[in-house]
This record gives sequence, C-alpha cells and structure tokens, in this order.
Amino acid sequence: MNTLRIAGGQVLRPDATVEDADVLVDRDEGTILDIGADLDADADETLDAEGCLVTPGLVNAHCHVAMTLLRGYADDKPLDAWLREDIWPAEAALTPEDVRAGAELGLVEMIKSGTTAFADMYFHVPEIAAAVDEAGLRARLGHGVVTLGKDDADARADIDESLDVAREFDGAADGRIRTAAMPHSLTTVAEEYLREFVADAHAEGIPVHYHANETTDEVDPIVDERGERPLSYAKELGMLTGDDFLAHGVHVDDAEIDLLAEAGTGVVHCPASNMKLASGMAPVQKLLDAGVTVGLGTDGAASNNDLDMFDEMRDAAMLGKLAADDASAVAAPDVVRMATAGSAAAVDLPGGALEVGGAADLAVVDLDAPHLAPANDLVSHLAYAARGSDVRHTVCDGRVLMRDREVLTLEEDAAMARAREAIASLRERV
Ligand SMILES: CSC[C@H]1O[C@@H](n2cnc3c(O)ncnc32)[C@H](O)[C@@H]1O
Ligand SMILES: [Zn+2]
Repeated sequence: MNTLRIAGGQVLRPDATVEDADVLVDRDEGTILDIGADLDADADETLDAEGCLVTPGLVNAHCHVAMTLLRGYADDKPLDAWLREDIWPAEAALTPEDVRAGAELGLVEMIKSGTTAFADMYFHVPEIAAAVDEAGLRARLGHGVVTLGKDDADARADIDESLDVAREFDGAADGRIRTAAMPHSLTTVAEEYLREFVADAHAEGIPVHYHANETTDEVDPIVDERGERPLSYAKELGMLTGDDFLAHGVHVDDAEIDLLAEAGTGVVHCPASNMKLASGMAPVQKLLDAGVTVGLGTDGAASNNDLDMFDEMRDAAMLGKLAADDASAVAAPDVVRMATAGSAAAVDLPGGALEVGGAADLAVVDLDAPHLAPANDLVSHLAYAARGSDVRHTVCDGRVLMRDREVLTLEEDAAMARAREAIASLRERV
C-alpha cells in the first residue's frame, strides 16, 4: 500500500473539536486510513504539519472557474446590467482555449487557498474537465443553458449540449468529476424548455443546478406573471428535489424555506457576490434553523473578485449576523461546516470531513502568522482570521496538489501568463 502521512499537526474533526494527531492516507484508494498519535513513521511520503491546523479541503459549491479571466473586467454594477452590458458580450467572444486558460488560473488559485472540490456552471466544459483532470481536484461540472433571446433550434441545441456534457463527463478524471444539468436560472430559461430539460435530466439520474432568488429584479417578475414565488414554480417544474442544488437563495420567504427543507434541495450561499452586486442578504440563519443544507460558494471571480473560501467564510459570518440582526447568528462553527460538509452535501461530492474511511481531501493551514496569534480558538481563526495564503499543503483524493506552497499539478507562472495573453487578445476582439 502506498501511504501519505500528515504529521505533527492539530486536526479539525467533524464535531468541530481539534486534536493533536497525525493523518495517515491510503494514496491508492484516496482515503483516510487513520487519525491519531504517532502514526506510521515509514509512510511513503510525509507532509510536515507542525504548527499547522489540518482541515477538510474546502468545497466551493458554486463557481464559474474560467471567469478568473474577467476578474476586474466590470465592477460596481448590479447583476442584470453587469451581465448584459459587460459579461455576456465578453463571454460571447471566449474561445475554448480562453476557457481552458481561465480555468487553469482559477484552479491554481483554488489549490493555493485549500479548496479541493467545487461545482461549476459554464460553457466549453470539455476544456474545464481537462483542466480539472490535470489539476487533481474534484468537481461537479455542467454546461449552463440560457434560452432567452435564442430561437427554438438554438435553445434546444444548448439543452442537448448540457445533457450530453453531463452524460459524457460523469465519472471522468478517475471518478473525481461528476456532472449536473445546469439551466442558468428560472428567468433565463423559458418554462417550455425548463420542464422538458429537468425531466430528461432526472430521468437519467442527473441532478440539476441553477441560480435562483438572487435579486428582487429576478423574483418580482415571476411573482407578478405567475402569482407564485420562484421556488413554488421551481417545485412545479420538478427542480426542487434532494439531488438538486441552487445558488444564492437570497430573496426566499418562509414558505420557500420550508419547501427547501422538505425537499432536501441544497442552497449555496455566495455572500461576496451578493454584497458586490448589491443583490441582498440571504437569511442564512433561518435556512440553517429550518434544516436546509447550506453550502458556500464564491460565484465567479468577476463578481467576488477572488476564489478564496476563507474570505467567503468570513463574509458569510459577518453578513449572516447583519441579516439576522443578531451577533450570535451564523457563528464560526456554522460557516466552517458550510464551507466543508455543508457544501459537500449540497453538491454531493466526497469530502468535507476528516474521518477514517472518508476521502483524503484536506488543507494544512500554517498557524505561524501574526494574524493567527494567539491560538485562542482555531475554529474561530478559520472562520474570521485565516486567509487562503495561510494554506501550506493541499491534498485531494490522497494526492498532494500543493506541497510547502508549491503547486505540483499545474504550472503557476505559465497559468498566469496564458491568462494574461487570453484577456489581452479578448480585449482586442470585444
Ligand atoms: C451560462 S453559463 C453561466 C453564466 O452565469 C453567469 N453568471 C456569473 N455570475 C452570475 C450570477 O451571480 N448570477 C447569474 N449569472 C451569473 C456567467 O457569466 C455565465 O454567463
Ligand atoms: Zn453564479
């Protein structure tokens, strides 16, 4: 058996306690063999975790990873104007090579900040899948469908592509890639298409992921035209099952929260994007109290403007308190759970907890920094004080993706150079 030992650190357990322990990994199986004191000193490889906290790898449950190319491309606008005036025209000019370059840059950023799994909605998905395969992360990928402004043939071609991608790439990268059907939202895909698309996906066991209840500009027309709330409409369309997960869920009322809890549909909270686009404050504590599965996502780097899940945890805690008008709301253990087990459950990928027999997906956070001293409470530090740049080692599926802050699976400098070239050329074309 080929083994990896993460030695001498403190380990964050699923019950949010921290213990001094080594972690022993079966690299062939990609699983955790043991967690405890003084484990196998003869392991094939050892990662030093002295002075570090070993956490589950962070799970970014809603992203558009290739949008790193559009980081800083258009800021300070609300969602609708931002998409229509800036982002969609730029995306229309993106080539498969551009998407590959943006995805590789985003994956480097994720590995460097301790993210080991993510869910992603975009186009040119074969390029994203190839980049994920090379990078070594896990992902649930999907082709995002918009039918607005398309004729029937184009709309159906987009839907067919989404289903084909979901079929073709499920299980790729040695099983690290899973897929979903991804209608962009309840307003950008027409009802006639949504109904059939969702039914076809579910008939083949393919989950559905979409943006929902993100802004009042999106919610109000649905209520006005249909006389019902968006998630009641989503339920009618069959898009509110225990396998499905939606991004944002900012403007959800109490009845919609009950629908989510009853259905077991995951909600991915994206606090930075929601603040930057001034979309609103999601009622996260209410969702948690109702028993909804809540994960955490960055959204794309054009509305965030980074893919750092440590930032996201801090934002979620801060915004959650403001939304609830209660300083005890969305506490540190809640946001750490959301960024790990909550996200993993929402997107149904392995990981999210360090336990024997579980996936060997982890991040080793270096605590030897002024902003992390003194070590009063390490769960508090993870939620409020740690930064992505504190991550020293990243491991996914038992494979070391970053060792001593050096990314091993992708070339960091080359990824940055390719992204710079891609955006320079894009700016000439758009
Ligand atoms: C059709 S692929 C996915 C599509 O979603 C766009 N997008 C990025 N961020 C958001 C957001 O916060 N709400 C809705 N849509 C978003 C992205 O630019 C792609 O066009
Ligand atoms: Zn999004």
